[in-house]
Amino acid sequence: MNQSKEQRILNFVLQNAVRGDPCSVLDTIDKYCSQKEWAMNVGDEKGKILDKTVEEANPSVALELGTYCGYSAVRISRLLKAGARLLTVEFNPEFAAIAKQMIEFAGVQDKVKLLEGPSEEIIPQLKKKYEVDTLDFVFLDHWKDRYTPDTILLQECNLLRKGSVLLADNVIFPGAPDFLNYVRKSPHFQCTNYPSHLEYMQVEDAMEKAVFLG
Ligand SMILES: O=C(NC/C=C/[C@H]1O[C@@H](n2ccc(=O)cc2)[C@H](O)[C@@H]1O)c1cc([N+](=O)[O-])cc(O)c1O
Ligand SMILES: [Mg+2]
Repeated sequence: MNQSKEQRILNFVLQNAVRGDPCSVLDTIDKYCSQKEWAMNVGDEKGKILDKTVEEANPSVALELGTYCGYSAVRISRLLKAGARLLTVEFNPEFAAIAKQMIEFAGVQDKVKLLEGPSEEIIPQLKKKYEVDTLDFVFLDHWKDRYTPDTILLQECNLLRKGSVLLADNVIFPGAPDFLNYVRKSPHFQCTNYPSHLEYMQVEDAMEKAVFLG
């Protein structure tokens, strides 16, 4: 049975990156996906926006929706202070297995907890099953039509507090128009748009930051 693209990306990292060095894992994935096979990692240009947003939020508890191969989980967790943690949600078992190995190779496994299942099932479990009080930072990078319902669900589950930072990938391409509409119209969010480009391409894209106002 021939390998999946995600398995090829992981193998390229295992053979070319430096074990325990998150930056070398990120650079190696970016090298493979810009030169060999495109893949939907957030990439380095939008990754720098993600870095700045995470550093500014300096979260104790962060949530990521859409682990995929683990690129942004490595990117986020490498910036977390001692004792801080990232919960990342993936429901495709094949991708979850790839991401687990990627996270362990990068050496960030102590900061990352990979939760397998759909976001609409996992989010309501965060408080009781995963001992979350509130979330300081949320990175949305899963199915684009889930951004809005999951943002509503996070509020319904009382997982956001005044100042919680949401950052959404792909609000231009592939696009999340209903999410932009929802957060920009809501009196509970202060929004900022960060124009950028689709990973590894010269296509316009953007990230949207939405700070919860309580
Ligand atoms: O479609 C995109 N992303 C969807 C991501 C989906 C990921 O989220 C997981 N998930 C986890 C939990 C869930 O509940 C649902 C899905 C899925 O199993 C997948 O691993 C996308 C597409 C392009 N593009 O150029 O086409 C560029 C991007 O940056 C993208 O992010
Ligand atoms: Mg994306």
